Amino acid sequence: MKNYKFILSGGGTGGHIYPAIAIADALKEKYPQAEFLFVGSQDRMEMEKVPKAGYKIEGLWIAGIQRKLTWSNLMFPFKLISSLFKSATIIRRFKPDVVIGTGGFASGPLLEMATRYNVPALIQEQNSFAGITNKLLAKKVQKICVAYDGMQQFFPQEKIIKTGNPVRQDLIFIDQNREEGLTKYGLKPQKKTLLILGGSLGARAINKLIDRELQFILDQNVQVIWQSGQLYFEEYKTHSKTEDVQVLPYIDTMSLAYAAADIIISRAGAGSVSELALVGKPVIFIPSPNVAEDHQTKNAEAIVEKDAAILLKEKELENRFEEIFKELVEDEERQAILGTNFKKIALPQATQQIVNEVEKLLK
Ligand SMILES: CC(=O)N[C@H]1[C@@H](OP(=O)(O)OP(=O)(O)OC[C@H]2O[C@@H](n3ccc(=O)[nH]c3=O)[C@H](O)[C@@H]2O)O[C@H](CO)[C@@H](O)[C@@H]1O
Repeated sequence: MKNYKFILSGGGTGGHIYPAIAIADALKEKYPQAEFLFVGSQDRMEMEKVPKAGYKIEGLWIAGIQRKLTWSNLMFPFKLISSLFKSATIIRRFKPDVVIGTGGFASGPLLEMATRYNVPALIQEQNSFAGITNKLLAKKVQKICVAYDGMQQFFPQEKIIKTGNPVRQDLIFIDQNREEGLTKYGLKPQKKTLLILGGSLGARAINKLIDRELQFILDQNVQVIWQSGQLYFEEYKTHSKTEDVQVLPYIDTMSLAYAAADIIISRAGAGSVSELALVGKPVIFIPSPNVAEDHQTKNAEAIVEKDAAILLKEKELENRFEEIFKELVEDEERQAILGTNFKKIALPQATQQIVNEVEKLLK
């Protein structure tokens, strides 16, 4: 068998990085001799997370455009040209059989150049609202794997395949890891555990809420794993001195954190939602209102419609958090219903289906 070569490109936030890692892991399992190269943005978190997952990565100079006039915006045309040149060099040197883009700015120049060199390309869109990079690439790639219905409003119908979002393999079977999770985070087996997640970058509004409500939460006899995000860690880390509270900047072993949790409060980024479905535990979603087309609220609403999670909007936090949280903690039957309903929505075959589509592109 030929030793296939794959380039995976995407990043900026965890939401674009982990799907690429999940796809690479599944390809590697099937083609152990294959070579993999990741291409990301040189200053973003993929430069650290991808090598941690065991893959090589190269960084482009590309970054997003901000809505105001900044030095970085003025540099954008230069960054774009530099990234297109570097992408071309990477493709000529590495000679990939297929390139896979998972969204985020770096995947733009890389897939653009790959398609100019006639390398077959597939993109994966995590959200119900397509990102700019994927919209621009849609005409040029062969296949577009999506997680939601109705994506023909952004992409050519004939290229769309609904697969769901790829999720890292170790998050699929977490039930046997509960004890290990509790030990890892220094928690007590006899107490219920609340896991608080702010998405890959952390969420200011969720951090402020927990800071304000921490005593109320602890009074419900629960212990807390609080992922603050790297950016906010300094501000909140002193809460770890409180008994039953673990503040962490970032969680590298999500499978253990999910396994330890009884109740979860989370942002509603597409990847988080797909993972939480597999986890099947009661979740209170606090979507970010600051993302394109308010897509996190739509992600959460799709789950809430199936009676599979609770939605709490940022503007309701002040008045409704205590009531909603207390009611859920006290009602184990409701917790079980939410968890069971959520698990029914999971698409555990997503990664495998995407691999099947990649295989169709191998010459
Ligand atoms: C603010 C913002 O732009 N958010 C977007 C970003 O979210 P974000 O980057 O938060 O991405 P997701 O919610 O999709 O996924 C987060 C990923 O990071 C992992 N994780 C998170 C925290 C941690 O401590 N450790 C860890 O490993 C999670 O397990 C998950 O795999 O991309 C998503 C997917 O395109 C979008 O839907 C979100 O709207």
